[in-house]
Amino acid sequence: MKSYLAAAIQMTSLPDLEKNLVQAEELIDLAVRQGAELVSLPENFSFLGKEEDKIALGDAIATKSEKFLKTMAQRFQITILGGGFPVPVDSHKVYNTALLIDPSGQELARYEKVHLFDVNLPDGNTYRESNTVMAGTRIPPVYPSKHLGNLGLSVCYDVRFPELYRHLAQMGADIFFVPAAFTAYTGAYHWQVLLQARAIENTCYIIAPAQTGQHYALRQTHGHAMIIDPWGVILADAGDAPGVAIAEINPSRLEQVRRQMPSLQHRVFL
Ligand SMILES: O=C(O)CNC(=O)[C@H](CS)NC(=O)CCC(=O)C(=O)O
Repeated sequence: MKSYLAAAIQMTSLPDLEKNLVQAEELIDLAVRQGAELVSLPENFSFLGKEEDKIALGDAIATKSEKFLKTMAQRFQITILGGGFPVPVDSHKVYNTALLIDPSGQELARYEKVHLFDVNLPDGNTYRESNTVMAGTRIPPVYPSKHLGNLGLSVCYDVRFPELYRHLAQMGADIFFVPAAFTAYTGAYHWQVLLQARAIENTCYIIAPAQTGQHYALRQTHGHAMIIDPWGVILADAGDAPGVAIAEINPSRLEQVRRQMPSLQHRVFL
């Protein structure tokens, strides 16, 4: 593993596949011009709209999202994570899928979100992700990259389930991806705290690309795409406008923190 720059992209995705891919490409270009070698896009990067539209357009979104990620990876010679897009299972349901692609356009890892956001929030908004999404049944993967470190995948609401990250840490993860479309309401209270907790308790880097702003109807997200180091320090925060959070991933910092705080070695239960 070497030192390199990683980017967590922040978008305001809309119910418009083509527009979103144009926005994503501009931000990838911006990240690459600043030197990023590992670039991540948020959950719903290619489409954020009504459930029925997501299902109706499912095949097109899945095909174009995957092709887009491979094209971007090859054009910019980067490793890229597409933080979550629908891949149809049948005519009613999709997997909320995160996909990691290398600079040659090869698929490195794929993860289908296992924890679905079925929650009635105190602000009156109701989310029923399971209406249209089938829960994944496979444990998230860790991709061992010689240059970039061991990359663990997860998506959004997963961040509330520490056992998933403990599992990734046990599999040797150095870096956790947490691509998200956190609600504006829960984000204000929980987003940063949960990310810092996952970083600190596992002494891992966090790369968390995010959705921000107003998407459609009442759907509003929190923003603050960020990169956090294994001590819990926030290295970069994209604020609340579309943009990029960029920071260095440094193997000697990782070693230093794991030496100073060897809590992973002191585990008793898991
Ligand atoms: O809604 C869509 O169109 C696409 N899906 C999402 O954005 C997903 C599932 S609803 N969002 C979350 O998991 C938010 C979790 C969250 O905000 C929390 O844990 O507090």
